[in-house]
Amino acid sequence: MGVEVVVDGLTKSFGRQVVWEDVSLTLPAGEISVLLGPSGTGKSVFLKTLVGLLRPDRGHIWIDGHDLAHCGERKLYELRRLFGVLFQDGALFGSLNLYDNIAFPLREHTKKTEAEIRRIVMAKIDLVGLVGAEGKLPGEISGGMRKRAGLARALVLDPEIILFDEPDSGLDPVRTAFLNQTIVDINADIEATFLIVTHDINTARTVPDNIGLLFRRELVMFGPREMLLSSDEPVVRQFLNARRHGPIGMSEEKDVSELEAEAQMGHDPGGLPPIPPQLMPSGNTIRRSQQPPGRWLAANGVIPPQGSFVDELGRDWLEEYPRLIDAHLNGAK
Ligand SMILES: Nc1ncnc2c1ncn2[C@@H]1O[C@H](COP(=O)(O)OP(=O)(O)OP(=O)(O)O)[C@@H](O)[C@H]1O
Repeated sequence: MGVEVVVDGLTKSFGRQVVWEDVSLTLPAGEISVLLGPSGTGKSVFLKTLVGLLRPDRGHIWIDGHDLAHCGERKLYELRRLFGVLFQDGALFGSLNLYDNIAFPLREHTKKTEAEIRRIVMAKIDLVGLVGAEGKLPGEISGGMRKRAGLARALVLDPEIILFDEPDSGLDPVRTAFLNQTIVDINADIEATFLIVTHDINTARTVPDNIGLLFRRELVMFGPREMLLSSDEPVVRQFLNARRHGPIGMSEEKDVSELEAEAQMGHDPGGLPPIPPQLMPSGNTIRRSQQPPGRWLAANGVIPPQGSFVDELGRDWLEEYPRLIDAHLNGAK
């Protein structure tokens, strides 16, 4: 069931430009984590460093007892095999149809027969909902379908860790909702460790088990979804609620005079909106790594805003979730 990734004191710079420093976090095995941050804060650089495409200046990336940040080329190659990466544009080869794109890593990295490859590729095509489109070229399909094809390709080597670089970029809200559901369903199915970089606040609020936020060259916070959605920390609160008021400005960072002016005007940052229920896998199932709604809040004595955990159908997941667990336990007897 997925592997844990422990990032410890990671720092990355390009020449004299420090992208981020002293980043420490743990991606728990099998859980879904989201990484947020204003443009240019180094989220893509973080993903590339995790997968070993970039080497950090300092710090460690512990996976299965090995430090990916400092191991030799051979070990790095082995550790990379644990990863699947969904790049922003799907990174498909334009001249290959979807089937051959998805089969590519299997043909490159394994000695499987074409019959075995066919079985795996078609299973992944089915998983991402692209059955019937396998003969199409990337240029003939929509952006959403390209992302799905990229996701199928990221899955073919059965990765333990999947990194998603803005899976929702360029997608309309409906396609984003469908893709988010696919991501949650795949996590429930393969139980790998997921890290998603996104700018989509709805995705960040509803999909993950954990959220992290990069700002001003550091990781401001990383922890359970409920912790960040109920946080008073100004940057976290501003970003997760998509507000103008707060430390982040037009040019990413407000200067001191702007912040002082805001403070003098006594702007109220506004109350917290209700915490939405977490997106559930399809078919009334529960992900193995999922926590019941309200658990972090209750354990930390935080009372959620009124209307929290109620979905668009009016179901209150504080009541619905235990019912679902009961149904599963009874079903399992
Ligand atoms: N190979 C590189 N060489 C030099 N500088 C780089 C390199 N890759 C990224 N950078 C710089 O690192 C910083 C962070 O870039 P990155 O693309 O990771 O940001 P981001 O948070 O993913 O942004 P966005 O949300 O807009 O995608 C930027 O200033 C970028 O110019």
